[in-house]
Amino acid sequence: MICSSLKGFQSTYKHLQRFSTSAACQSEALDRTRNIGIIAHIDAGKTTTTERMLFYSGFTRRIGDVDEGSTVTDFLPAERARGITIQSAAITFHWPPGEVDGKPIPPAGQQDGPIRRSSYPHTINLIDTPGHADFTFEVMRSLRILDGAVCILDGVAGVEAQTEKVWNQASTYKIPRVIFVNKLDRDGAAFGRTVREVSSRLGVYPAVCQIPWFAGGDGGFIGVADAVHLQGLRWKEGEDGRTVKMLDLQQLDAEEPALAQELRKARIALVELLSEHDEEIVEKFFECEEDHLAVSSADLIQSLRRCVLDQSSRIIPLFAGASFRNMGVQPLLDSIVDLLPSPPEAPDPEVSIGGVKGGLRGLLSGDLIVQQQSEKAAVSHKGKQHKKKPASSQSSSNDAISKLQSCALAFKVVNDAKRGVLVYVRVYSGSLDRNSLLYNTNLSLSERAPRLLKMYANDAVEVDSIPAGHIGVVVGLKQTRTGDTLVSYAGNKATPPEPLTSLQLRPIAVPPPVFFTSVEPHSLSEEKRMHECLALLLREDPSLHVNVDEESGQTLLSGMGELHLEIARDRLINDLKAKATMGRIEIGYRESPLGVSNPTTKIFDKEIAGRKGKAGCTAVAEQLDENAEAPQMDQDTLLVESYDGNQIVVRAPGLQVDRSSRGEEESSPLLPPGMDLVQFRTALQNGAVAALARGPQFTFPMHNTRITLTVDPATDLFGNETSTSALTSAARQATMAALRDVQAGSGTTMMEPVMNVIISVDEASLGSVVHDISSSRGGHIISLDEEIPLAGTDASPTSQALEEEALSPIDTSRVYAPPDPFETPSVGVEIPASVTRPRTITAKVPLKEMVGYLKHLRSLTAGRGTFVMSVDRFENMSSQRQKAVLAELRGAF
Ligand SMILES: Nc1nc2c(ncn2[C@@H]2O[C@H](COP(=O)(O)OP(=O)(O)OP(=O)(O)O)[C@@H](O)[C@H]2O)c(=O)[nH]1
Repeated sequence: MICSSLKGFQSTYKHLQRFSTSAACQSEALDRTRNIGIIAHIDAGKTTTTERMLFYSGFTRRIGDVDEGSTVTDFLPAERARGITIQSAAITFHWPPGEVDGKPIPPAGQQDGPIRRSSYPHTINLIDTPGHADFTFEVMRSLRILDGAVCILDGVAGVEAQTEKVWNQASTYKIPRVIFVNKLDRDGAAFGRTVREVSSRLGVYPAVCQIPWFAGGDGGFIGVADAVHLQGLRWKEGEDGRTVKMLDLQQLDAEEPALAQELRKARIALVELLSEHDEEIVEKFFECEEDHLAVSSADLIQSLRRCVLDQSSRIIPLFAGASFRNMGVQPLLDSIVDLLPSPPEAPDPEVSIGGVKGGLRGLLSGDLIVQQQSEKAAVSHKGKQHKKKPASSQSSSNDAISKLQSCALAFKVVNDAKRGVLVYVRVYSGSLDRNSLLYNTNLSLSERAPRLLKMYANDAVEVDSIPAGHIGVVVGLKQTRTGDTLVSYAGNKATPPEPLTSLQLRPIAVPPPVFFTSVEPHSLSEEKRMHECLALLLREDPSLHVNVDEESGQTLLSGMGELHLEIARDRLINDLKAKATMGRIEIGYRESPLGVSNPTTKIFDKEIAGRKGKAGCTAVAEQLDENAEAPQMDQDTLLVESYDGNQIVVRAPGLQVDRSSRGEEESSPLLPPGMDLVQFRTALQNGAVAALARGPQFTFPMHNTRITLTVDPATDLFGNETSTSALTSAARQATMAALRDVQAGSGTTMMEPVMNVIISVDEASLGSVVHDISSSRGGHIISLDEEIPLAGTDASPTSQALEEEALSPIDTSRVYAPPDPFETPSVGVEIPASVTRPRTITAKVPLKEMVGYLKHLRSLTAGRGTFVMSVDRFENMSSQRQKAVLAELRGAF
């Protein structure tokens, strides 16, 4: 017998392409769409499982093999070489195979009836998320566009540190999930233990829908027993897995009685678990005269679905398999369609607009009230926004929101050798149409969308529009970066009406870079091309930063981890073919003032590009007190901006700003001709930012520094001669002088990145690991066995969701898990749980001491320990430590 989902298996890749003509694409019903991602610890089998999904859906003709480097999803050469997934590729396929439009759709409202969702084709948009700790930010960026996720666990390793981290990240967006326990064919696979770990470490109730089928109870892994359908599924070893033998409970009783018995237990546990959280299944249970085995599979699937969509139940369906052996993947695909939400069923995506946060649906329905920004809230962002007018009426805000035609999130920018720069978007409302004007609310600029595509890994189909809930690609955007929000709006104004200009979909904080390296072009003529390539890299990944050191002329590239920069190097040199060399990867220290400078004034007076430029500026540099309140915006203060851990304040007393006009049009009669207030502010701010990139004593970028720039219109502005570049130069010189002044006076200190580290070890190694962290590495142990959510720098929008997750602990003794055949010795001696009990150490450790830590941890823990870390903060270094680090750095050259 063939698995029901595979009956229609005939589709070929070509066939799907033909299906995806633009008209067909647009009519794909939203309720038959799943935007999902796969999350996992590195090497748990994401790529292998994805490849099997593509094969069974008819998308590929042969099974790609990760180890051979021929997979569809990991398509960048750098990924192939490393065998890990570093770029999120969005792939669209159909499950079960077939034309989504070709089959009759069950009438509305009947989807929950007897017809199983997985019995008719659905469109699955699969986003492959990266698994390495260095790519936390990238993980968050991909996660936030998902409506559901599959979490893959390695059945041997169980729940790993990275799994917990990604799991928590998914929790911040309340993403409904199912779990797939993979690699059950491997020696040492322990399904039962993994199930228990799911409850103890992830804090959820595992709804065990399948249990593994080991031949004869303790032989090889040959299939799964399904507690929902009460049947055994057996795959033939060595085949491609398309043929599945299905055995009902009676057949299973005859063939594998012990498994059949365990399956009954699993079914009882499943019904019991669901009954604790879902009233409707209780009713069905009573209708079946309290016979757990008599509850229909359709009722169970509906109950599971309700629980998955209602996150408060904390129920996570759990499946079993070995994707490398082609086992268990089709039922997993069925579960994606059956249990994970369609876009309208997914949690309302968070937006921020006009200083208010809430859900997008609430915003569109008028439930989320957006006030126009008040004077006090006028602390600017990236120097683009500024002091706003006194609150305007609520109705103008509503009018503006009613003009919103569509909004979309650019979740990935990829440079494609054939097609140019591709911007992957997830559309959240309305429909993104070809040729529409898109306003980028992060960059405050508009771009047209000349071409739209639907992507099939390395292949694409042109479409006229991408409707809400769907994922597609915009080709031809010149500026948009990964993570930017794009909106289209009614009317033909150059910018959308406020507050739409500030609409951000699922905003995330960019963590500070903690490693850097120099990038040198091979020759002067290569420099331009190198900078173009770097600009592209930054569009792809805004967590990379590029900085040109004005004094040495060196280009510095900084990022979040060593691997992060190594991948950037690969992209730059091997993929983008920039003729450049990268230096050593080093820790990004910072410099910070220990006091306050005298006011230092500089008048810049020089020809710039053949034009006389003259401007003046006074700067004060001081230590920024994190706890002190930001300066108030007043008549003379034009800007208070936080930037990379520093704060820039721009003041211009006596500028006579005319605040009668609206927003961006603020002006002053005293400004140089042709210059508006935005240009004035931005020019000064740019000067300070450039100077802050290099500290006066140690040459590391400044941190915890407040620069106050003051321009006196009477003495610092010189009419036509004061260009924006002259203002920038004056601000830069004044800031540099102020930094030198503070160094000469109170002095400056070096700061180093300190990491929030979470280490997982077993009881036996706990002592040595704790000792090593606290004595040899200068770390502080924060807690044992208490998961402290990683700080805001973990790219999490807020730790609130994690706090919410920290609900009552799960009573693991009540969690059903089948016994593991290879777990306990046959002599019946139970290994005390305490010896193998996983322990979690949370500590703060200087990043320098964590370089190469994995190897050391492995040696301390017989290879079992794992850890994850994220930047906590920059901390002042003692002079002794400063000396030691400087000596080491100098020695390196
Ligand atoms: N024995 C066995 N090996 C597997 C299974 N699934 C994956 N593997 C192997 O595990 C290794 C990692 O698999 P991948 O699919 O690359 O894992 P991944 O999670 O995509 O890894 P990254 O892309 O690096 O995050 C490869 O060598 C696979 O062949 C399985 O079911 N059984």
